[in-house]
Amino acid sequence: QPVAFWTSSPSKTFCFAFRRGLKVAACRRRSQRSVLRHLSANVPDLAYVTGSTREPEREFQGAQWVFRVYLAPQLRAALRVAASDRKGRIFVPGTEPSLELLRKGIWERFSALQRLEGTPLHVVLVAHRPDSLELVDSDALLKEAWQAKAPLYLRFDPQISDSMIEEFRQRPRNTDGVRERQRARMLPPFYPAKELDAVDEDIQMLSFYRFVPIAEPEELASRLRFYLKPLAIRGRIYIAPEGINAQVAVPLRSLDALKRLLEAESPYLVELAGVYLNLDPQLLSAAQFAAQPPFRNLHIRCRQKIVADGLKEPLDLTQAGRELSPAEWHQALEDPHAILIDVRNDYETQLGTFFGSAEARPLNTRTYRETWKALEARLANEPRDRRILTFCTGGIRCVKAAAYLENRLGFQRVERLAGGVVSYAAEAHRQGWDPKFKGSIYVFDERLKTPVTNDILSRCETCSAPALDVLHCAHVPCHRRMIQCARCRHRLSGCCSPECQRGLELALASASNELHWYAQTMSRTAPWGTEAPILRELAAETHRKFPQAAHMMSGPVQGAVLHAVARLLRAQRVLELGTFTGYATLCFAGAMGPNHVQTVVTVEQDPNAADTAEQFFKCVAGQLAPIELHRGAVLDVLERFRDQAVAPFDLIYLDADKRRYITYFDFILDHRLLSPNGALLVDNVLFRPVYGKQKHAQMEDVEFGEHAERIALRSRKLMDAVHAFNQHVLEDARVTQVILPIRDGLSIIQWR
Ligand SMILES: C[S@@+](CC[C@H](N)C(=O)[O-])C[C@H]1O[C@@H](n2cnc3c(N)ncnc32)[C@H](O)[C@@H]1O
Repeated sequence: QPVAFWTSSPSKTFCFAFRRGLKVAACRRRSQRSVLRHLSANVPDLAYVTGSTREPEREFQGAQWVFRVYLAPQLRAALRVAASDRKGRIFVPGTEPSLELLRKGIWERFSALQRLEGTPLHVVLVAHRPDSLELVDSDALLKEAWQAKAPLYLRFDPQISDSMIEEFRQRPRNTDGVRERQRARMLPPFYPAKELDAVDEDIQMLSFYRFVPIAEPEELASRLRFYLKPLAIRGRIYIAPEGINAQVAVPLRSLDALKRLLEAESPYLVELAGVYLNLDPQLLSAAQFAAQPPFRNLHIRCRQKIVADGLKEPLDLTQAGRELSPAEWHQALEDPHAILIDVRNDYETQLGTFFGSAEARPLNTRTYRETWKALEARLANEPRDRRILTFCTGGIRCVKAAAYLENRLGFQRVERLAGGVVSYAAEAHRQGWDPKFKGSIYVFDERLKTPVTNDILSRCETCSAPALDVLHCAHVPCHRRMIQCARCRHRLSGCCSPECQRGLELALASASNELHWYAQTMSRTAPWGTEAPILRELAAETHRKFPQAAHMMSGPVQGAVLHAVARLLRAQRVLELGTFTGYATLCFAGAMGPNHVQTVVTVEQDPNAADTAEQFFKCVAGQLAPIELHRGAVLDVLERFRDQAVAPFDLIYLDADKRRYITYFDFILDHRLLSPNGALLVDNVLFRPVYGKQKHAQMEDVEFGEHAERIALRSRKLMDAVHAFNQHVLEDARVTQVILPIRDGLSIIQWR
C-alpha cells in the first residue's frame, strides 16, 4: 500500500522509502505545511521521516499521534539494545490514539523486541508523569498520557510491582541530562554518589583473570560495561568461552567499589566473585596518567580465547602446576636444582628478568603460540621429576604453560609464580626485599614498561648501546617490537631499519588527503553534480553494513573518473568485475544515453554485498542504464560469456581479487572480450599497505601484535601481486597501458 513521506532530507526519505518499497512524496521546505495538510487529509496511512528540528506533535496534531517511547534499562540490557537505540518516536495514524496501533508501531520501531518470544503484549507500557505512574491499558489512558506529554516506558513485567513504582519515583524528574539518567540505572548501593572523572585523581593499574566456562561471553560483556563504566574504569577486557582476562586503570575513588563488586559473595558479577586483583606496586598520579594514559577507553571484547595459544586441543587447566606466593617464589629461586622458565617473549625477557641460583632457561619466543615447541626443546632431556619454576607478567600465560608441562609433557613438579612478576614486584616493594627481578617489566598497555629496579639489561637493537625504550617500528606494515636508543630512534624516524624509514616516508607522502578532497569538491559529474544523493546513500549504507570493507568502494573522485571515461569512450556495453555494493556500477550506469552506456554487466561473488547492490540497483531501475548483476566467481562468469559468445565490451573495469589479475587479463584478451576500441580499466595497481596510527600489542596474548604482523604480510603479498600484474601488462605486446596515480592507482589498458 503506498504511503506518502515527507522529509527535509530527500536522500534520507528516498533511501528509507525504497527499502520498504514505498512511494515517495517529497516537498520543499517552504511548502511543507500545505503539503502536510494535503497529505494528512488525503492519505490514509500517513507516516514520515523528518530531519527537521521542529516538534512533530505541532505539525501533525489531528492527523496522527506521536509518542515518545523509552526502553527501560533492564529491558535494554536483556535485549542487548545499544544506548543510542533506547528511545524512539512512534507515529500512530488516526483521529483517536489506538493502543493496538501503538503496540504495532513499537514492535516495528524497536526491532530488538522482535527477538522476544510472542508479542509485545509481554511488554507493558507505563506512563511516567511528574506525580504518578500508571499502567497504560486503554485508549483513553493513552490519550491522556499523550496530552500530558508523558513519556512511556516499556517494561517486561506483566504487572506493575510496588518496587517498580518506587524505582520510577526515584528517577530524576524530567531528565537532567544524560549523566543523571545513566546514574538512575540500577547501580549497586556502594557506588560513589557522583560519577567520577578519572583524570583528576590517582590511578591504580591492575589486572585480573580467571579461567572459567562462560556460556554467553556477550552477555557478560554487557553486564561488565554496565557496572564498570560509571566507575570511570578504562582498559581492555577480553572475554571468551574459556574465561576472562582484564587489564584496567582504576581511579582510586572507584577502587573500593570495584573490590566490592568482585568480592567473594558479590551477587553482581558472579562469574568473577572472589577473583584475585593483581595490583601494580605503584599508583600513577593524575599528571602521569594525563601525560601518558595507559588506556584511553574501556574496551570489552569477546574473543575465541583469552590467551591465544594456537593449540588445537584444549588443555586441562585443572592440572596446571602449583601456585607459589611471591614469598615462596623468592625462596624457590635459590634452589640450584630447579629450572627457571621465563614463559614471556624475547623482548620482555630482554628488559628484565629473575636472577637466582635456579638455572634460567628463557623461552625467547616471539609470540605465545611458539611456547609449546620451545618448551619441548628446552626440556627435552630433563627427568620428569625435575623441579620446574615458571613465571610470566601477570600469571595467566603460566597457567597454560604449566598445564602443558603436566598434561602433555608429563612433568610432575611444576610450580608457577602467582600473579606473575607484577605481584612479585608489589610484594618486594611492600616487604622491602632486594628484588631478585632486575630491570623493567614489559606491560601490555601504552606505557610498554614499568621499572622494578634501575638496572638496564637491554641493548639498542640498532647500535647495541644500553637502552630501555621499547617501541614498535613506526612503519606500520612492519610494526616490529624493538628496543631502541633515542639516538637511533631519531635517526631512523622511529623505524627499525633504513628500508622501513623509506617505506614510512613514501606512505606519508601519499597520504596527502587534501588534494584528494580538493579534487572531489571541484569535480562535477553530469547529471549529478559532485556526488549523487543515491551514491551518498549507498556509501552510508555500505559503511553501516560493511564497516571493515567500506574502503573498497570506489568513492566520489574515482567514481567520477569512471563515469567520465565511459562517456569519453562512448562505451555502450560496460563490464565490471567486482561489484561490491555497486558504487562504480551506478557511476557507469549514470553515463547512459543514446550513444552512451546501454548496459552495465557486473559480477560479484559475495552474496551480502550483492544483496545490497541489488537493492540499490532496483531503486534506480528505469532512471539509469539497465544493470545486469551476475552472482558468482569472475572466472565462471567470464567462461560463460565466452561459451555464449556474448558481444565484446567497450569498457571493462577490473576490480576483483588482485592476486588473479593476470589470469583475468589474459582471459579477457585471449577471448577478445574487450572490443577493438575499448579500454580495460584496472583498479589498485599502485596498491600499498594501509598506514594507520601506530598501535601497540595490548594484552598478554599479544593478539594485536600478531594481527598486525598478519596484516602486514598479506599487504606485502598483495603489493607483490599488483606489481607482477603491472609488469605482465607492460610485457604484453598486444596492449598499451597508462597508470594514473589516483587513489590506489588506475590503469587504462587498450589494444595497440
Ligand atoms: C574492491 S571491491 C569492488 C569495489 C567496487 N567495484 C566499487 O567500485 O565499489 C572487490 C569486490 O570483488 C569481489 N570479488 C573478489 N574476488 C572475486 C571473484 N573471484 N569473483 C567475484 N567477485 C569477487 C569482492 O567480494 C569485493 O566485493
